[in-house]
Order: sequence, then structure tokens, then C-alpha cells
Amino acid sequence: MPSFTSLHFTLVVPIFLFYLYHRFVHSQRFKFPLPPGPKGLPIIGTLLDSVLYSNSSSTEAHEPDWKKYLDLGKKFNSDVIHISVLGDHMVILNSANAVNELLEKRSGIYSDRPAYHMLNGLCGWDWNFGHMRYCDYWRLHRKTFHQYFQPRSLAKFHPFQRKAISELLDSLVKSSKDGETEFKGPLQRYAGSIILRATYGITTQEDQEHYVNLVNRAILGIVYAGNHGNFLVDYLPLLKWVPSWFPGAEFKRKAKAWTQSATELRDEPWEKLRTSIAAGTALDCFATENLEKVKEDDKEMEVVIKNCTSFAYLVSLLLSTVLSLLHNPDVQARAQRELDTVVGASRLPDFGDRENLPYLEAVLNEGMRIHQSLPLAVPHHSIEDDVYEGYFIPKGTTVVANSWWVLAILHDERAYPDPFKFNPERFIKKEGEELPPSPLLYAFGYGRRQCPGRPFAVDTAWLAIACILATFNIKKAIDRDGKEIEAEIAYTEGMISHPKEFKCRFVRRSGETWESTKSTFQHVEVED
Ligand code: HEM
Repeated sequence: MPSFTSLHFTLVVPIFLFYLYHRFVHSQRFKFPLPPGPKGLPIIGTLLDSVLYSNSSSTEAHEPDWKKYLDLGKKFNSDVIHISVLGDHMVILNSANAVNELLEKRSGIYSDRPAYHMLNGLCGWDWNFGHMRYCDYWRLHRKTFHQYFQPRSLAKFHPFQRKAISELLDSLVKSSKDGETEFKGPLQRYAGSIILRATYGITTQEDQEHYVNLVNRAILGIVYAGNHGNFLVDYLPLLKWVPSWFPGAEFKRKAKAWTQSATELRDEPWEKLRTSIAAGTALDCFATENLEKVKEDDKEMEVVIKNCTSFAYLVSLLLSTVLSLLHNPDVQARAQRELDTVVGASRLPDFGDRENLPYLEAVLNEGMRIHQSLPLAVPHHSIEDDVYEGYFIPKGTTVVANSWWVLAILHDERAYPDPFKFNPERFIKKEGEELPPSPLLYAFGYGRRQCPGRPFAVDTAWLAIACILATFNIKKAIDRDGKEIEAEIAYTEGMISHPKEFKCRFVRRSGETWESTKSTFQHVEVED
């Protein structure tokens, strides 16, 4: 009978050798190099460069991440960059090609999300399905959301989009005084009220204002902790257990404040909805339609519905388009000529006019191209080893699409003269010329995680821009001495980016017709 030792040699050793052979000879890991990138120090990798730098995170001004990643691409002469910190792999995609190849064509591999130790683990955002891992639970959320917000269902939102635009125009008229217009609040309320109406059936002005303020507070956690690696805890999950009073544990104190608003955002409007359902006063919306379909004791499905009732980044697009229009009065004038010809001066533009307003469509496209609300989209994560252009991308890599730059590349000098100029003309079809790729392909993310709210968001933004241009000229604000105030073209940093504070005036185009045009949507039948 063979002894244990000889058994060991005859069975275990060959298996072990076979394993090593497989690992070293067959594994792609040893055949292909990682993509180029900063080497850093052994074990900690580029910790000192990347984490400590971005850990100033939160409020201090520094070079935006998309610019930092773009410079790395230039330095290493590659559109795919690898950054390693404490064994964590991150790959940055700096070209449309790389994004299409990996996030679109191989989306079966790249549709996961990173573990998000800061955002989900500490800031209380794990309930939001946009941050969930790629699994059946996420699929259930995605399907539930898509069924309600799919393109062919958009008409059901039109009545309350029209009502919201009417309120927006009215408040822009009323809040214009002393040489400037308070426009940010009304735009936030416009976007927020439509989303709140669609998801929870919330309609009163008081509730809308309350929840829009809540979103503004809650979103801070996403803005600062949404980009992978902004906090050290993303690389060292054990830091989660450091007590908040511990010196240097400021991240825990921030997380506590952000968790509170993220949780309020999840629970408060939901409780409100539950109360109105019990009172029999709830309006038809995403939540009621889905709750009606589930059995009373199906608690899991109720949580899914609650997790889907989302907030959105719509206002960033509106603010950045207003800023671009302010700097381009010629674009405003041309869009207004088109509106006057197609729609006339006696009513407001409506969804049915959209296909007859190609220049206005181009303005919307250019607004999405010139600045992206999510310059680095939302990080994806790989679930298998992969090889791209001779580079090895290990399973478990966080993959970040540098969307800001991807769009800039697509608008390079050869195809688009003056790519940093706001020029909607580039999206107008000309005889014998190809149109440039639509920003819709990039501004809303990629592959299986692409924004499912895109059609609804674009419709809502279109109506706002069309009606604002039909009603107002956007002009520079005027100070007390009657001088024009310049509006700087500058954007905030963080995962969600929007123009920094700027001033302007919304000046009515025609005083006489305003009373009749504003009534266009005011008598629309809306359930509220
Ligand atoms: C201009 C407005 C908007 C922009 C620019 C935008 C952009 C994005 C981006 C870049 C992503 C990440 C995609 C990826 O991971 O590759 C995303 C995800 C998502 N968006 Fe939007 N979005 C907008 C409006 C909306 C609206 C209005 C809704 C809801 C009605 C919405 C719901 C979602 C959801 C639920 C996800 C998560 C999808 C998932 O992880 O499967 N978005 N959005």
C-alpha cells in the first residue's frame, strides 16, 4: 500500500504542476502585458499620486479627473491606461474605439459595477440600482424601470411635461428683476417636478421644492464619492471600521452626513406615496402602476420598485445649454427664426413640432456634446479576464470611460473645425456629407448599463429649450451701473458636473403675445 508521502507525489504534485503549467503557459495574464500606465511603488502602486491627490476630494479645486486621465494617455501614448493601487486595477478608456470595443461590443464582460466601498458601503447609496452589481437582482430593476420609461411610452408624460413648462416660463418671467433672472431654481424645479410626478405622482409646489432640495443635498455623496478611488476606503475596505472620531477619518464624518440625505431621499417620497395610496388620492405613476401588479405580500418586489424611483442629472444639461446660448446670440436668433416659421408666435412649440425643427434639434445635440454632465460616465467593472489590443485586462478591473474626451475626439479638428465652439450647424445634414456621430451615443453611458432614462430625459430637455427660445432672449445680466456682467464658461468637478454659478437675463421676446402663448399649455388636462 503506498504511503501518504508517495501518494502525495503521485497525485498531488502532478496536479499542482498541471495547475502551474496552465496558469503560466495558458493564462493570458502571462502572455500579455497590462496596458501602459504609471508604475508607482511596489504593493501600493500609484497610491501616493492618485489617492492622496483626489482625496482632497471633496471640495478643493484641482485638475479634473478627465484631464488628468487624458494627460496620462498622452504621456504613455495609449488610449487605454492602467492604474494600479494596492492591487486594485483601474483601466481608463480615452477613445471612442476602446469604449465601443469594450463597453459596447463586450458588454457581457464589462457591465458590472465596482464594490463602491465609499458610495454604497458608507454613504448609503446601495439601494440605487445604478450602483448595483451586474446580477439577476439588477436585471429585475432594469426590466421594471424600462417597462415604464421605454420610448414608446413617452406620450403618457407629455401632459405633465407641458404643465411644468408652463410653470417654468411663468416663474422665469416673474423672477426677472434688477438686471438678472433667477433661473437655476426654476430650471431645477422644472426637471425635478417632472421626475417626481412620473415616479411618485407628487405634484404640489411645496413638495416639489422640498424634494428638489433633498436631491441637491443627497447628490453630494455621488458627486464626490462616485468616481472610483476618490477615497482611500475604495482600495482599503477595512478602513470602513475606523471610528469617525479617529484622526484623519473625515471620510466617515462626510459619509454619515451623505447617508442621512440618501436615506431620506429613498424613504421620504415613498412614505408620502404610501400615505396617498392609503387615502385613495395617489395619482397614476411608475410606483402605483408597478405596485398594482405585485401581490400584497411580495416584499421583495416592493423594494425593487422603491429602488427604481430615481433622481436624475437633467438640470446639468439645461444649465450648460443656457450658458452656451448666452454666449451665442446668433444661435439663439437662428433657432428663433426656425421656431417662428414652423410654430408661429401664437402658441408654444409642442412635441409634434419636433421633427420640423432640425436646427433646434442640432442645438440640443450640441448642448450634449459641448459639456457632459457625467464626464467620466459611471464606472463599469469586468467579470472576466480579457485581452484588448494586446493588453491584458484582469477580471475585477474598474473600467472608466473618459466620456468628456471621447466626445472631444469625435469632434476633432479634421471632422469638426473649431471643436470647442458651440456650433449646432455641425449637426445639420449637408448634401454629400456624413453627419458626425450623435452625442446621444456617448453622453448617456454605455452597453447594458446605458442610461434607461435617456428618451424621457431628452424629451424633457427638448421641450424646455424649445419653449425658452420661443419665449425669451437669453442675455447677459446687467449690474447696478448698467454694465453687462460676463458669464464665465467654467464647470464644477466631481462625478456630476454642471456650470459654475453664472448670471444672465431671460428677456421676453414679445410682450403682447406672452399672455396668449402662455395659455397654450395651461388649460391642458392634467391629473393633479
Ligand atoms: C441629461 C440627463 C441624463 C444624463 C446625461 C444621464 C446619464 C447617465 C449615465 C452616463 C449613466 C451611466 C451609464 C453607464 O454606466 O454606462 C446613467 C445611468 C442611469 N440613468 Fe441616466 N442620465 C440622464 C437622465 C436620466 C433620467 C431622467 C433618468 C430617470 C428617469 C435616468 C435614470 C438612470 C438610471 C436608472 C441609470 C442606471 C442604469 C444602470 O445602472 O443600469 N437618467 N445615466
